[in-house]
This record gives sequence, C-alpha cells and structure tokens, in this order.
Amino acid sequence: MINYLKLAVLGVVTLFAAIAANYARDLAYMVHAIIIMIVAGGLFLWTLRNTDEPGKKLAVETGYMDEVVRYGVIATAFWGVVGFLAGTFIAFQLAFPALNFDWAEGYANFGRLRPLHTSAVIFAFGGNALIATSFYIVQRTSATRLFGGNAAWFVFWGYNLFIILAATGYLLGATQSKEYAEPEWYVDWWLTIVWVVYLIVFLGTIFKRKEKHIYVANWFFLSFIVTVAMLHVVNNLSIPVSIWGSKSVQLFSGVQDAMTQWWYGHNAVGFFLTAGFLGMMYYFIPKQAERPVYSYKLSIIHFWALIFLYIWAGPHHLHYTALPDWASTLGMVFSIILWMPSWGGMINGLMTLSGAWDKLRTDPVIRMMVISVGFYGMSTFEGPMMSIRAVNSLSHYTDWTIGHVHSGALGWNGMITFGALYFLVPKLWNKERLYSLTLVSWHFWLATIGIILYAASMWVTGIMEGLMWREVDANGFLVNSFADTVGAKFPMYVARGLGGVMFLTGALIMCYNLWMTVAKAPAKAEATAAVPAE
Ligand code: HEM
Ligand code: HEM
Ligand SMILES: [Cu+2]
Repeated sequence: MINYLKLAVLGVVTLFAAIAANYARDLAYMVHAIIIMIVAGGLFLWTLRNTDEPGKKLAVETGYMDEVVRYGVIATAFWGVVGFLAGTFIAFQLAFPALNFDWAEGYANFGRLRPLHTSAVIFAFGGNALIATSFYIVQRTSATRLFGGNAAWFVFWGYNLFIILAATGYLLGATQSKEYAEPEWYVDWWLTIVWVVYLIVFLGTIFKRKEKHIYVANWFFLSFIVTVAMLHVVNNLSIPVSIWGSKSVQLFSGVQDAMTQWWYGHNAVGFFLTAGFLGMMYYFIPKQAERPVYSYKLSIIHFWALIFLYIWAGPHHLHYTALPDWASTLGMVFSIILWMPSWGGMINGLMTLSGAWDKLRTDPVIRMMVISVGFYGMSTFEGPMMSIRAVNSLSHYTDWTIGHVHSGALGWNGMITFGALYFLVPKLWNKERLYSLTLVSWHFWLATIGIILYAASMWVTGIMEGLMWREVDANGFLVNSFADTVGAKFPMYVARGLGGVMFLTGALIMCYNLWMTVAKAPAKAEATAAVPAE
C-alpha cells in the first residue's frame, strides 16, 4: 500500500518537474527541474520494479543500522576532497587572477567558486560528517537501532541531493546573496523537509533508547538539529518572484535583513560548526583514549551556557554598520562571555586524556583529535577578541577574519572529522585496525603545517592591510591606495595556497589509507551486537 502512495507522489513530482523545466525562466531553475525530474522518475521506476514482487520478503532487521553510516563516511571523505580542492583553487585565483579563465567566466570565476567552496566544506563535508556520526553515536549510546526504518536513507540521499542542487545552482548563478545561505527558495524548502525527517529519526531513536541516560553527545547533536532548523527557516523567509524561476525576494529588508542574516551566520558557526562537532568530540575522544569524559558535570554546564550565549552574539558581524549601537554592544558582550563555556568544552576534551597522555606519542589518531580541540580553543579565544569593537575596526574586512575562520574550520572541524573517520572505518567495515598508522602520521603533519601556513599568512596579511588602510600622512591624507594593499598581499596569498595544497594532500593520503583499510586490513573476529550501550 505504502508503495502505491510513493508511486503517486513520485509520479506527480516527475510530471511537475517536467512542466517546470519547460516553463523555466532561468538556466539554474531549468537544470534543477531536469535533475529533479530524473531523480524522481528513476525512483518511480525503481519503486515500481519492487512493488508486489513475489519472494521479496523484508529482511529481519537486527543490530545497528550501519549501512547508512558507511555511506555517510564515504560521502564525507569525498566532499572533503572536493571542498579542499575548490578552496585551494580559489586561494590560487586570489594570488594569480589569471586563473579566472576567460573561457570559464560566468561559471568558474572566483565569485562563483567561493560559495561552492564554503558550501562544499561546511554543508557537504561537515554536514555529512555530522549526519553520519550522529547516526552512529545515537545508536550506540541509546543501545537501539535508528528510528523510522528507511527514513535515515531519505535523510542521507535527500541531504546530498540538496548539496547537488546548491552546488550546481551557484555555478549557474542562482543565489539569494546571503552568505552560507545562498541556495534559492525551492532548494531551501527541500532542505527543510529533509531536516525535519532528520529530527524525527534522531529524536525517535532517543525516545526508544534502552539506556536510561541520554549521553551528553546527544544533547549537543539535538541542539544542533533543532537550532539549525530554526535558523534556516527564519533566514530564508522569502517570496518567489515566480514558481517557474529561481529568483525570490526576501521578506526582511535593510538592517533587519542584515541582522537576521548574521544571527543565522553566527549561529551556523555556533550550532553547525561547534555544537554538532562537540557532539563528535564527546564521543570519539573518550572512545579513542579509552578514558571516561573528564567531567560530566562540566559538560552539562558548558552545554547550557554555550547554547544560551551563542544565540545573542551575531551582531559582532555587523560592528560599525547601520545596526544600533546597543545591539552591537550586546553582541560584543555576549561574545566575550562566550569565551568561558567554549574553553569549558576545550578543557573537558583535553583533560579526558589525563592518565593517558602517553597515547599522544603512540596514537596518531588521538593526536589528531587533541590538536583539533587545541584549535577549537585557539579560535574561540580569537573570536571573542575580534568581537571587541576596537579590535574589529582593524580586523573587519581583512584577511584576519579569513585566518580566524580557517583555524576553526581546518583545525577544529577538519581535524576532529579526520579523527572520527579514522575511528569509524575499521569499526564499520569490521576490521581489526587501520591499514597504516604511519600514513595517519603523515596526514597529521601535512595538515598541521598546512593550517599553520594558512593561519599565519592570514594574520600577517590581515593586520598588514588593516594598518595600511588606516595609514594617513601629516596632512591627514590616506597613504595607500586600495591597489597598493592588494599588491602587498601577494606573497602571503601564495603561502596560504601552499598551505591548502598540504592540507589537501593530507586528505588524499587519508582517503588512500581508509580505502586500503577496507580492502586490505585483517578482519575482526565477531560482529557487534545491539546491546549493551557502548
Ligand atoms: C584546503 C583547504 C582550504 C583552503 C585552501 C581554503 C581557502 C579558502 C579561500 C581562498 C577562501 C576565500 C577567502 C577570501 O574571500 O578572501 C575561503 C573562504 C572560506 N572557507 Fe575555506 N579553504 C579551505 C578549507 C576550508 C574548510 C575545511 C572550511 C570549513 C569547514 C572552510 C570554510 C570557509 C569559509 C566559512 C569561508 C568564508 C570566510 C568568510 O567569508 O569570512 N574552508 N577558503
Ligand atoms: C567564542 C567563539 C567565537 C567568537 C566570539 C567568534 C567571533 C567572530 C568574530 C568577531 C568574527 C568577525 C566578524 C567580522 O568582523 O566580520 C568572526 C568571524 C567568523 N568566525 Fe568566529 N568566533 C568564534 C568561534 C568560531 C569558530 C569555532 C569558528 C569555526 C569553526 C568560527 C567561524 C567564523 C566564520 C566562518 C567567520 C566569518 C564570517 C563571515 O564574515 O563570513 N568562529 N567570528
Ligand atoms: Cu560570529
């Protein structure tokens, strides 16, 4: 019965997408309509083939639902490489503008590729990592299978369809010009549906848990899912100009729109790039170190402090704008207070190693996780400092911000994800160990040196350009033209690009190592059972 319902829905969607492709007012919309038509049409045929097939009994479902996590792990590694490659390429485009090839103008110039990079790393790499690890962790810590049967598959494929629509949209010029929220209205609607199903799967699993306690990692994941839903819906309130085109008009305008956007942007950092990843930290570090969390009480306190404070700090992105002074001050004050719960998390992560510090020498995977928490601490010190208005007047609009972003993104999000992948692959493919720890060490050092090159060059160029913009002569005239500051940045841009090459090389080594682990490492004796919680 349910299959007939599916067939009806898929048939209608396929037909509608075909009509939409016909009436499309712009190229991005047309390409998207065709993609949706092919996907829905393919699913229609697939469902039809599997309806009322004799002999097709549903397999008894036992144990954890890990196949979807395995897919998530592969998608994470894949999108990581795509995103790092795009980042490295746009880094060199900034150093060597000739890389904005004439023949690719309008598709692969810096302006089109930059959002492709940010979405590929944050949403495709980070998002797949978060979905996969949250599915893995919530099952283990609740000692139960994922709720909702195939709904988890819908989340995985639906989310990746969202990424394809977003990425192709950018290349073809569809954007609503909100940073990290560039996709147009129908892509936003689709993500909303996927996200609600994600919430249902996650919450449902927690509800049917066989463990009395809800482990703290799940609190972080839950806050991430709920808050991102809220941010996404409010920041994307818009009215389509036509249902046959990608363009839409924002509901808010002027300073309200800017404030909504940076309330979203800042909390995307706070809940997507921080809370969710803290969920990973709280599971994988204790597991890999084989030690309990340093302080469970601290984890609860810093959880509530973090989610309460983050929400107010958005205005630090809008200092010295049309925003009222009180709002800007509010953002600054909350950002500074935010330093404390952030470091509460860092301390809890690091101190989990107490009594096991020797592992830093022997286990490169732990080293990766620990340096990640170190970078988390560094960027959450730098952030509050940059949110002080006097500091921001120097750092804003400069590469200092870019350096801050990447010490968080490469150092914290990148490294903890690599650590998680190294932990997960042997477990998920039932292997005794990783293929090569030496290669993990190589990855570790390449990535670390890459990040240092990236962050250091951006501090130098950021502070330099900030000071150059300010410099006035005895008569009060500006000393430097804008082009002077751009010219002066060249060597640092090359250094940053090389940092990117190293980071990317490390990631490719990881992919090779993980691949070989699946293909060559010795298998483990027995499979895991669903109980007890681990
Ligand atoms: C190989 C690694 C990477 C390289 C070489 C790289 C390079 C770049 C470059 C050149 C930009 C544009 C800067 C500008 O407009 O001046 C950028 C922006 C950005 N990247 Fe990356 N990136 C890398 C990895 C990542 C990762 C892993 C993340 C997140 C998890 C990330 C998140 C961002 C964000 C959020 C921005 C926008 C920053 C802003 O507007 O302030 N990047 N990246
Ligand atoms: C206590 C924690 C943090 C605070 C108070 C903070 C504060 C700030 C401030 C003041 C800016 C510059 C705004 C501007 O001048 O335009 C900024 C930019 C940014 N930060 Fe943080 N930060 C924190 C942690 C992090 C972490 C851990 C990450 C990444 C994982 C991160 C990612 C970003 C990004 C992506 C931007 C650039 C936004 C844009 O302009 O496109 N931040 N942050
Ligand atoms: Cu912020």
